[in-house]
Order: sequence, then structure tokens, then C-alpha cells
Amino acid sequence: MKIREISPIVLTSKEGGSATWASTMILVRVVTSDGTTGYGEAVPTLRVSQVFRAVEQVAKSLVGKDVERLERNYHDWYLQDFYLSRSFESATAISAVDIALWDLVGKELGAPLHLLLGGKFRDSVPVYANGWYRDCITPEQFAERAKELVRKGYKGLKFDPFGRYFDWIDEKGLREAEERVKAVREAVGDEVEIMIEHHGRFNANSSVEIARRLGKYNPLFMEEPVHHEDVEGYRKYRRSTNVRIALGERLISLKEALFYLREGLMDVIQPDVTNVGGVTVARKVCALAEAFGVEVAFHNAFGSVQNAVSVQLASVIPNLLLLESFYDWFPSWKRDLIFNETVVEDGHAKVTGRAGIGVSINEKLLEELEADPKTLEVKEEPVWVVQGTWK
Ligand SMILES: O=C(O)C(=O)C[C@H](O)[C@H](O)CO
Ligand SMILES: [Mg+2]
Repeated sequence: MKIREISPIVLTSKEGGSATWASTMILVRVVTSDGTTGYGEAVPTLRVSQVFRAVEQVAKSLVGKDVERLERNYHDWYLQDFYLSRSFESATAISAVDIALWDLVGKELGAPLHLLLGGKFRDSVPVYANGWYRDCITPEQFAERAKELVRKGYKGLKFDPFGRYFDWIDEKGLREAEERVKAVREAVGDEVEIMIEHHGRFNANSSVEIARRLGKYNPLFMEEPVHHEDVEGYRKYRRSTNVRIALGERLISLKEALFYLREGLMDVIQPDVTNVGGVTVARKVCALAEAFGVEVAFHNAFGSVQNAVSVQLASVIPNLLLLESFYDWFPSWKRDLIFNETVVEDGHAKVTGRAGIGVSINEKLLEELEADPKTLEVKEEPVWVVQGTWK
């Protein structure tokens, strides 16, 4: 099949998500010469209109090419884009197109993604919850909400207890964070995994102090404790703490993943299929991580197409730790968009057998939700915030 058209589509709705960025999805639709349609998803937390334009740029290099030549298509994008390939917008654009191409190959062969990738290693995917603590401020509110998750069957939950602090944190911030983490730990007991999200926003001194205060609550991992590009900071954090480190949601290429793996800076890698280079690159990152003895916990925070693909990828790799899931905290339109096909039951996501990415798209709803990208710039809040915690 030939690629006939590649179109970016921005979706939003009045029903907001756990933050401004979570109220939007950027889809990419690829239509082939025989009229088949495939879908991918790009990162919505950035400059939405620039991502939109970046997808149009990818279309210039791939329209007319063979759908099935997945590696070759990624290479042809790099050939055209290599001078700017460090651009996050460009990486998320090719990632979204790559996902749509895998969707199309699966539809052409009548095979779900997990079969194209070598078959299921597990029949369902263990997930942890994120996005659940919107408007939780006090330790009691965090604890109450955490108990609700356990009642729903979740065995892992992640949260950012640091409110508005950025780069450094003072005693007041440390105390508030510790009270929240302590309350959650006491609410869920020792059997439930808790993960501490830092959103890559602290300097190493602050993060080391945070680890000293919160390590006693046995977090499964400390996520992005320092700024992503602060390699010396990560080295200092690594030699100064004994907690497990997770990072990876900002990785935008295989070579960048290799750099962090070779430095030994993480115990858990969190590639995001919508920015690391799609399925084509995500599966290579997982294999590389396996060789380094690093476990995978895909970043999975945006929309229901990304979620569907991440469930498929998580079902096939041997070194999966857990898959992140906002699924139960999506605005309902995100679940309706894929006919709610990837429900979470008892802390596990179902692995569907539908051809391609494993879900179908509600085209009627898609038309209703389509928005003008220029109207969706995230203005007032930092992108890490979960609604209501930004006080
Ligand atoms: O889900 C995570 O791990 C996140 O860090 C969520 C982020 O706030 C989201 O991806 C926006 O950057
Ligand atoms: Mg994160």
C-alpha cells in the first residue's frame, strides 16, 4: 500500500483532564492508496501548533512511500530532518506517523500489533495509576483517594507530592511532601507500590535531600528526580542515594536512550511511544534496556491511542515492570474515542486482539471533538501540574 495522505488532528473537549495538557489529544491519520485508515498519536503537552506543523513536515517526506517499509520510512524522515532531529516536535511527529503505519500494516495483515512484534509475553498488562490526585492538597485527601484506588484493584500508584516547587525545595516543601507520602503509605499498606514523580524539575542537591526524606517509605522508584539533561546531577544523585531511579519520558531517540543506559543512570526506563520514535524505536529501546538489565515502565500519559499502543508493546516485552495508566482518570471522551476497548480490571489492562493498534476509532466523535490547534496553547500552568495541585 502507498501512503496517500498524512493529517494531524487536534481533539479537545469542555470536559477537562487532570491538567490543561490532559484535556487535549493530537492524533495523526494516515490514509493509504486503497483508502485504509491508520491512526497514531503525538504529544499534546508542548506547543500544540508547532507539533501540528511538524506532522505536516513529516508528510512531505513520506507521502507516496510504501506503508510497510517501516524502518525505511523512519530513515527517510531522518534523512530529511537529520539537522533538526533533536527537535521534540519533530520526534513526536514521526512517532505518531510511525504508530499509524504499524496500525495500517496490522490491518493489512489482519494481525494485532502484539503478533507483529513476536507474540504476547503476557495475556494482560499490570498497570499503575496516575492522574488520580487532581485537586488533592492535604495528606488526608491524598490518603483517601489512594484508598479508593486500592479498592478499584490498583496495586501501584504514582504521584507528585511537591506542589509548586521548582529546582529547589525548602524545609516547608520537604515536610509537606513527606506528610503526603507518609499518609499514602499508611493508607495503602506495604503491599501496594508507590512511585514518586518529580517531573524532572529539581537540582541534584534538592533531589538528594528528597530521597533522604522519602526513601524510608520504600518507593518502587523515584521518577525523574533531576532535570532530564542534567547528567552530572543524575551522577551525583546516583552516588548519593540508594533509591531506584526511573527516567525516559523525554527520550527522543534510540541513541539518547543508549547514552543514559550506558551511564547506568536508571534502574527503570520509561520510553514514550509518542515521542521516542514510535513503535519502530520503542521496541529497540526495550531490547537495549533488556541487555543492560533495566526494566521498562512505558510513559503513558496522553490519550487513548497512545494507551492502546503502549498496552500492545507492554504485552510483548520480557522486561516489563509496570505500565503507567491514566485510563480511569481520562476525560470520558478519550475512552469513548476508542469505544472503551482497553479497560483496566483488577490493576491490569486488557490486551485486545483487534488488528493493528488493537482499537478502532469512533469517527463520529472524532469529528465532533476536532479543534483549531491555535486555540489550545497551554498558557497559565507549568506542564507538570496535575489540576488543582498547583496552588
Ligand atoms: O505521566 C508522567 O510520568 C508525567 O510526567 C506526566 C507529565 O506531566 C506529562 O507527561 C506532561 O509532561
Ligand atoms: Mg513523569
